[in-house]
Amino acid sequence: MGANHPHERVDEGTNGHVDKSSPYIAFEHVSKSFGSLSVLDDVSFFVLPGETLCILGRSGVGKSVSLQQIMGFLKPDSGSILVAGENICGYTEEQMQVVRKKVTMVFQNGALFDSLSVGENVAFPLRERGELVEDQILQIVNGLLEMVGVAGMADLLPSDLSTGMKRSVAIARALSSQPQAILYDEPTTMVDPLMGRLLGDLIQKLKHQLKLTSIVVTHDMRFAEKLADRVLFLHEAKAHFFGTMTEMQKSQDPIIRQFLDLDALVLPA
Ligand SMILES: Nc1ncnc2c1ncn2[C@@H]1O[C@H](COP(=O)(O)OP(=O)(O)OP(=O)(O)O)[C@@H](O)[C@H]1O
Repeated sequence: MGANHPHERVDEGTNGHVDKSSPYIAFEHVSKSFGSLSVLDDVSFFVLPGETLCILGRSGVGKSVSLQQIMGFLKPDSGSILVAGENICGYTEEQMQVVRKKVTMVFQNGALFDSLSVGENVAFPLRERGELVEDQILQIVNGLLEMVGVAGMADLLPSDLSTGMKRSVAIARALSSQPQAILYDEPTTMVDPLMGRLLGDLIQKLKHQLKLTSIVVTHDMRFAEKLADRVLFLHEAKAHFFGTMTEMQKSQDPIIRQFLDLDALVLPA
């Protein structure tokens, strides 16, 4: 079952709107190895603007490596990667910093600054921009904390928060840089089912209210069912499946069936 290929690049118009019919992020025949370990072999997929792609697959199949290549932290050995409509292969660190203002990543551990309060963490990208006065910053920070469900926690330190709350704050901080797309690495790992649901609701809300393009790496099928417009299933270094969740659920491919059936055993309906 091969992956579809993206058609054209995303062209940003003069008014900053993106072309909704062309991919916002795309892999075209991407391969990546570490020494003799082939992690991705000729992988292609795409995400349209405003859509959510869930990347599924067993541990170690290259889900995080895919996200890291989108962010430019790792480079593919071959193939090309389109981010925000630009082919980023060959981009310098300086060029990637511009791309990372449009596409940001929320790490599993939140990657918050431990010595800064929650509010200061969220304010950090706003202060870096240097365009806003303190009152405006405070207003935006409080609005974002409310949006992600941790209102009133601005003065706490990250160590005072649960894992799920830290992730919500990391999402608020990502939003404060006004990205067009967010990449989430395993957002429901190590949080309880209720927090997992809240994070899912939040990602959904950001998609609908802010029209954000998202890629969500997850093991959690329930989570993917709720969020995914499209699914990429990685298996043995290949894009084993790329299509809609409904198509995946109907698939009779034995490897996909095994993945779905095992998940159903672990998480009974
Ligand atoms: N910088 C690196 N150097 C060497 N090997 C790496 C590097 N990053 C990842 N790998 C290897 O690439 C493989 C894929 O890793 P990746 O983190 O993408 O897996 P994953 O699908 O996200 O799995 P998990 O759900 O367990 O995080 C693993 O075998 C990992 O050890």
